Amino acid sequence: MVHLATAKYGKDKVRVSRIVRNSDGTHDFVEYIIRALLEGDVERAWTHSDNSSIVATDSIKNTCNVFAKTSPYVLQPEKFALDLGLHFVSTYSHIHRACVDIVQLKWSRINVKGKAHKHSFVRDGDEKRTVSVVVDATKGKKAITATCQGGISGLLCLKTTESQFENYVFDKFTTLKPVDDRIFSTSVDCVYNVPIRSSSFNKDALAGLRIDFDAIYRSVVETTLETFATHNSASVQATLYIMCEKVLRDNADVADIKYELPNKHYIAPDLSYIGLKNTEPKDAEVFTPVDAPSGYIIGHVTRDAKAKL
Ligand SMILES: O=c1[nH]c(=O)c2[nH]c(=O)[nH]c2[nH]1
Repeated sequence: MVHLATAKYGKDKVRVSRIVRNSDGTHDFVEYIIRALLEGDVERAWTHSDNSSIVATDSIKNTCNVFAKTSPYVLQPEKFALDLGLHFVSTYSHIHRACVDIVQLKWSRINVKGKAHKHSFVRDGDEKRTVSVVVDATKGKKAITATCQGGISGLLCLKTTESQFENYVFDKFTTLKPVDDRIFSTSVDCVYNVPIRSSSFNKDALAGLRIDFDAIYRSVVETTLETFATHNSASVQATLYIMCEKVLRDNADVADIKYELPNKHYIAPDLSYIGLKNTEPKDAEVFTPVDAPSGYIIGHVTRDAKAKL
């Protein structure tokens, strides 16, 4: 006997952007890539070729567009995702869980002679703001719960000094030389949980949610960059932990945070064959950026021992 262990479906890579025209003549603009997946009493589509319970993925895509037009939360991806998820589980009696992931592309207001322009924007960074929400009605439509995870993806940073790596395990496999001054470069991925403390989540609970997700995101980006720049790093591991500590200290609404930091190596090539000294630490000025392999350092810091990401 076999059985269908997981049945989940929806639309991925729904690209949507939205202008909000403000009464003062300024415009806001957001661009999202959405994945919206549904779960519920839908198994017969898999097991019996019966599509009668299936909200077409095309309709799910249409719903994303309609909500981009109508949701009052469209400029804040966390609340927008919660609004969308809530819609799916509230509208369809047989849909018990909605998972909505959003990747926000960066459009920052252009500064013209020191002044933020009213309606012009620039892609001034490849990093993405990420959101992952689950709206869960498996315990009934009057007992909906929600989880919300924010994050940063692909924030590329590099520093040219104040990074070391010494006093690690030396054995017969070790060829790495300890360094007290090296390049440290990483591409920051992090996710943090923002608990939605409602046991009957609905439109009113969403409207009453007093969590400033924009401020949290700005704080996490700022802490990440500031710590990266100013912490005299003994290792990627140590810098990562300091980032987590500060995010949790500064943001009461964040329950836990997890960073994944590649250590993107820069190797000083030997130029002695032509009489040039290019050896670490002090004489190394020319480096070969190495695509692969990279180190990969993960750390998850929680307020309590049991939190899960
Ligand atoms: O910051 C670092 N952490 C490591 O675990 C490690 N391992 C390594 O080879 N270089 C580094 N650098």
